[in-house]
Amino acid sequence: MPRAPTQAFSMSDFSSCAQAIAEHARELAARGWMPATSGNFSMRVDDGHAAITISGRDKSRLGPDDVMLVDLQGRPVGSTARPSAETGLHTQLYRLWPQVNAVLHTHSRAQSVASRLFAREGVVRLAGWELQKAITGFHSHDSVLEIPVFPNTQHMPELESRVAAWLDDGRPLHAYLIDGHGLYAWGRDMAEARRHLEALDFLLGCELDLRRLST
Ligand SMILES: CSCCC(=O)C(=O)COP(=O)(O)O
Ligand SMILES: [Zn+2]
Repeated sequence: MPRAPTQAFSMSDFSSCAQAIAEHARELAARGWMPATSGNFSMRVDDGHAAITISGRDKSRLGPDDVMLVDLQGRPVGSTARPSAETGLHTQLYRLWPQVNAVLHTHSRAQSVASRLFAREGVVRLAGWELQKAITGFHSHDSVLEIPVFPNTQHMPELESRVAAWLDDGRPLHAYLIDGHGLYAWGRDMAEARRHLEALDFLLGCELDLRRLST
């Protein structure tokens, strides 16, 4: 039996989130950032719910029917489908920050390679790039933007603990990489989340190019 909503939600809000998720997923999959069903997208529907991609769906053909509702503990609401295996990482961000309304996770080549290259240091330090200004709160190339790289695991609570520990250390968190896996970025709305994701993918690609050119 699908879990019935314990709290009312607007079907039309869910539908517009599902539509937006599907459109953005197809666009980014067309760039090769979500190969072989990888990646997952979500949007906050209201204070208690998020719309998130169903696990294992082909993101290059994603439609609104490939998106389902969960509560902010990641439990399915009104559906027997299985939400993304990484749902816990999305709902953690919604619980942490009320201003976060969209979370995007992709597996581009630059993200995957950079995650491996910087895993030992545990962080990518971006400095001197004009495009850092695409990240909300950054107003100059003359700043340092730290993107942590967390070890990969199939156990989402472990990753959630890594995120919590980073924040407990008082370090700002704008996005994160998972080693050998991909990138998580988010924003106040889909446009901001996508700008963050695109900027970071570009900057990670530049860092990789610099290393290739300096060997
Ligand atoms: C075949 S991709 C491996 C799982 C993954 O990392 C991912 O992003 C997709 O998982 P989901 O359950 O959201 O389809
Ligand atoms: Zn993934």
